[in-house]
Amino acid sequence: MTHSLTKPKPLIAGNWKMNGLSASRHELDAIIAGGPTAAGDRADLLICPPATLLAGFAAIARGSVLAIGGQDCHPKESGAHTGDISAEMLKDAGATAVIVGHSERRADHGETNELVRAKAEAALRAGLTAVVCVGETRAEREANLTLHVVASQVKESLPAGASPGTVVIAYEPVWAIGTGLTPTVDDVAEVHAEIRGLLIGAFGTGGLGVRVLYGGSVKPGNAAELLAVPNVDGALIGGASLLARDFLAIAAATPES
Ligand SMILES: O=C[C@H](O)COP(=O)(O)O
Repeated sequence: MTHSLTKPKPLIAGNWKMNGLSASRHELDAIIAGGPTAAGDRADLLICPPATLLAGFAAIARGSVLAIGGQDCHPKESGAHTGDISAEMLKDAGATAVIVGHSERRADHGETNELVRAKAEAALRAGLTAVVCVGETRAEREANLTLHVVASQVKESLPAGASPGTVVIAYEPVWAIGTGLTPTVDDVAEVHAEIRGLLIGAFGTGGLGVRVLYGGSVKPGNAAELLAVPNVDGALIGGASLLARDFLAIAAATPES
């Protein structure tokens, strides 16, 4: 995946979560076939399938416009951690990126900012791009804690040793995930501006080149509006990424930079 030192090239990323069987390959094939027309040079494309499909998908996607990523990794390189997968294993299977700190993992598996940061550092150690997820709950938004919560998550989850091209932040309001609800464009702009400020604090002007994705009920019908918000450098898409038609329609909505 490429980016400039100033405004980054948008990234349209799909998180398939716990969805997809080997028969889902036809959606992957359709994304690979339609990606160049849909995204052109305007966006990079990434699909993060379940671990069972990752190596096969990576082999199919090799040499295409589509990159393949993992949905989680363990902080350690190897060892006695039954059921876990290391960043090095993802890399070996053909991944180029990994999502860490998704709110579903924070909620379902009690993942803290400290653990998310360790996972992001493992991603960098293995040579993967770390897609670090942050976002407030509905209760936090209603208590006007959104910027405070997101700032804490960014500061505490950012991996040490990151450079602007090796980390991506995904802002995903928890209440917007899978609900059909989205924040207003003004609300998205406010949070993304806050994140951009933190990234400039961490990386200097290099912080302008870190991709900050919006995620949460992104669909073909709202993608153009969300992707046009200042400091939104792409999207992390759940449900709509399962259908090639919808994923490609979102990619096609990426504005010219
Ligand atoms: O990782 C993706 C997000 O959780 C968004 O999911 P969604 O597009 O189904 O709301």
